[in-house]
Amino acid sequence: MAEARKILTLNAISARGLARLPEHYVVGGDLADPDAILVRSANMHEMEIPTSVCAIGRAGAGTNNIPVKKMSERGLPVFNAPGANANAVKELVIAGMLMGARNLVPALKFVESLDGTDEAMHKATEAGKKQFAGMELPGRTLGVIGLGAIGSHIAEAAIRLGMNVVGYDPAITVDAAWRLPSQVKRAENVDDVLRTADFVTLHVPLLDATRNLINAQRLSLMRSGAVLLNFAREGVVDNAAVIEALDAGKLHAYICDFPANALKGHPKVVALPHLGASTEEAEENCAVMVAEQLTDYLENGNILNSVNFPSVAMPRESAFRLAIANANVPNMVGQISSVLAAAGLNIHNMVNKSKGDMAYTLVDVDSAVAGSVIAQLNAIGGVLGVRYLPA
Ligand SMILES: NC(=O)C1=CN([C@@H]2O[C@H](COP(=O)(O)OP(=O)(O)OC[C@H]3O[C@@H](n4cnc5c(N)ncnc54)[C@H](O)[C@@H]3O)[C@@H](O)[C@H]2O)C=CC1
Ligand SMILES: O=C(O)CCC(=O)C(=O)O
Repeated sequence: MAEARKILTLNAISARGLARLPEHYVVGGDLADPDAILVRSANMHEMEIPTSVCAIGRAGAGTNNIPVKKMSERGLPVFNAPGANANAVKELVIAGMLMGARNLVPALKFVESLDGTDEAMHKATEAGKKQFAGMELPGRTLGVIGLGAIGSHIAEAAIRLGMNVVGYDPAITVDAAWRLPSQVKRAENVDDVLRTADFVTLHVPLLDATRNLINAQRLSLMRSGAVLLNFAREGVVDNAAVIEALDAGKLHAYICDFPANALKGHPKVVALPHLGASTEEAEENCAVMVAEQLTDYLENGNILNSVNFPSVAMPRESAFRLAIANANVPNMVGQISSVLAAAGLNIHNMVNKSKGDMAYTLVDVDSAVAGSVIAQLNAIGGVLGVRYLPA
């Protein structure tokens, strides 16, 4: 039987996803020397990641909770589940737009505050409801910043709701572009979106380039009475600047998925408890996707949907496989081949791909690989990790 790999879970991972791991794998929240880690939102930046770990699977989209750069230096892929929770987020954003447009949360708070007889309540209801009169979505403009898996789905849904949509994404993928209805207008930059939209929704990853993307200067460009929605990450928006814009009447409402003291109790803020991906379907989709990717990596060295490594897959045609993570520098394949040739190993099949600074090589050889050969491969400058995966 294949090796009993140990998978450390840092968050609750959907049981249906865990069921996609081979039966003999050991899975738990408290395991020594794990082979891999499965995580959702747990912050791994301060965590001592054991040297036994050779991969991390994020059952979700964003990987800003994982020290990806450090993992790359260790030759360790970080997987995620692109698109697997996009529908869940899309639905919550539509709900958020309706909450903002119809003032639902302040209206509910008003109702909660009513007391007295039914007759008194009815009277107060009819007298008070005018303060919560809202607007309808058809004909309004939605600005979508980040047209990836989530943003492109939202753009499509908004068009179906009769809205005009303007979107900005400097690096839209072909898949996302195919999903976009032809009616979606392309903006040249973030500022153009902000100037033209009644609702602005953010769907970018948290990166150095997107931190405080929405700040005081950008808020000043927005239409008066616009609604800002942030279901991306807290750091993409400057909360203090948002509060100022709400107090000045510039923004009508801020609907987000990230509670913070600065926002607490503000009558024009709706902060949900990071609920975007919290549906049975999304949790399951993410866990299934990432568990399958992790298993294929652990067993066969194949890589699909890694944020720091290229996608590399090779069918098994020999029982002896080497998976080598290396820096994307010249002559790696030449040096690897030389070590194998000197050891009398015949290369049956080989693939090498790169992504940014990282490269990855899968080599199937026709006979067993000795530990001394693996040590020689590991000693090549630029090689970050070597795994031997006999079938
Ligand atoms: N609230 C929640 O529970 C959830 C939040 N998220 C957050 O949403 C983010 C987006 O998720 P997906 O759409 O699945 O990711 P994705 O990777 O499919 O799309 C992100 C898009 O943002 C674009 N982008 C990057 N920098 C940009 C910039 N400066 N301006 C405009 N566009 C930019 C990229 O080109 C890409 O097309 C995640 O990184 C995560 O932080 C994701 C899922 C659930
Ligand atoms: O797992 C979660 O609930 C968080 C989802 C999320 O933020 C993401 O996928 O980026």
